[in-house]
Amino acid sequence: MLFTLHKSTLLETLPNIVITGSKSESNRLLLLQALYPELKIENVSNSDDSEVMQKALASTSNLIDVSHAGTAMRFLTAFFATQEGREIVITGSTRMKERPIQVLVEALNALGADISYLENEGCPPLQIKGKSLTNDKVTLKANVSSQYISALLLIAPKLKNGLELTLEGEITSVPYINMTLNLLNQIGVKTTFENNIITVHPLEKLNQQQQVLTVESDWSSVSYFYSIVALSPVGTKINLSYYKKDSLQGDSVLASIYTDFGVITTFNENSITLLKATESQLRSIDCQLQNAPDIAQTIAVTCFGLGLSCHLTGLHTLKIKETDRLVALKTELEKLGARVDITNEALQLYASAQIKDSVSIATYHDHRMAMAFAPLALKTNLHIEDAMVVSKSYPAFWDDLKSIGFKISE
Ligand SMILES: O=C(O)C1=C[C@@H](OP(=O)(O)O)[C@@H](O)[C@H](O)C1
Ligand SMILES: C=C(OP(=O)(O)O)C(=O)O
Repeated sequence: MLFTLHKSTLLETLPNIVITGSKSESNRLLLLQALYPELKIENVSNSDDSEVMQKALASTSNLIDVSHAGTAMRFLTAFFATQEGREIVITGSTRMKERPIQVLVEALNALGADISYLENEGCPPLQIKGKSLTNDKVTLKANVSSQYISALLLIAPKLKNGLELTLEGEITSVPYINMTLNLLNQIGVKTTFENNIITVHPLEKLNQQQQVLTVESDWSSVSYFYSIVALSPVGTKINLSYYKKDSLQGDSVLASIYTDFGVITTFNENSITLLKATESQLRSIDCQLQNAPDIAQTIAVTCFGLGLSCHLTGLHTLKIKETDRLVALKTELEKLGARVDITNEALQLYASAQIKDSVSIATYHDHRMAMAFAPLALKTNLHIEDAMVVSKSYPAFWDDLKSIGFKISE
């Protein structure tokens, strides 16, 4: 579905926006709940990716389709590898069949799993024959995707002797690994992470009869509101729930990054207030995003909308996400009149004073392409192709934008 975003200004008084739970926290906790059914989860994400996860864990079918959900593919591969006596095929969208999973499959097979490729070597679909995993030590590459590491950590406390993971190479997306370890700790699992070695101790049952964990709202989703506030006049203020200062989500680094754009974050009891306090004092932004790859698109588009240049680095994982996000960003920003250079791990945007009117932005089955470009409607008219792609992480995105004054028609 093509959405037309008419050039808009925000309402004078903005409603509080409640954003759904983090899909990263939700998908970890859903997997842990399958292993420890006493666990209760509050504020679970209503994203497609978390629904896929819930359905797959409840399914008795021998064919599991995770569609576009990367975390579900990786976490469920580890989960089904440990389900003795169960044989399944796990598959996904056309793009999912191109997203590599070899590092995880090799690590699981080295631990004693029985996983094989059904189409292309190294990618889904996979055939998994569930077994009891007998080994407890494995080494794997840590520079491709942290999701492989989180997948292994999540099943680790149910392995007889726990797990010792040795990570090779530069570790990417570290906050996501720490999030996994923190959630394990919260349910009573003992872990250590020193240098490049992670250990997880076994835990048969939760200590308390019942444990309730509450998912914080999604920080990647709030990035689009940081961009909206950055592109709005000084004095613009918006409140978003439910957020806390000591977040497990690495994308909470937004609060610090957006000070460069004049946006100040105030942490309230369980919400944040974003205020455009000043115009950006900088002409150019430099950001290393190895620990927060999902906000790269948002930051690049904010810079373009403000006529700033930016140099974003640490982006080597962007090529294997929902689409090759570096190529997609370059192509779509250039349609709007930008000049962009990309390498395998970096993006350079050159400052440009003008934004072309009524351009149609392609989204490449990538929710973040649609959501990152939408704030530009504060500067120009634009079209967003396949706009419902946002439901992968944030189904209420367009309704929330309408509620603050965006004029959107189908
Ligand atoms: O573990 C997670 O929940 C995620 C880890 C990151 O992936 P990589 O480790 O592949 O960069 C991130 O981009 C993704 O959206 C969610
Ligand atoms: C990369 C993402 O998700 P996944 O890898 O889980 O598909 C994302 O949400 O930006």
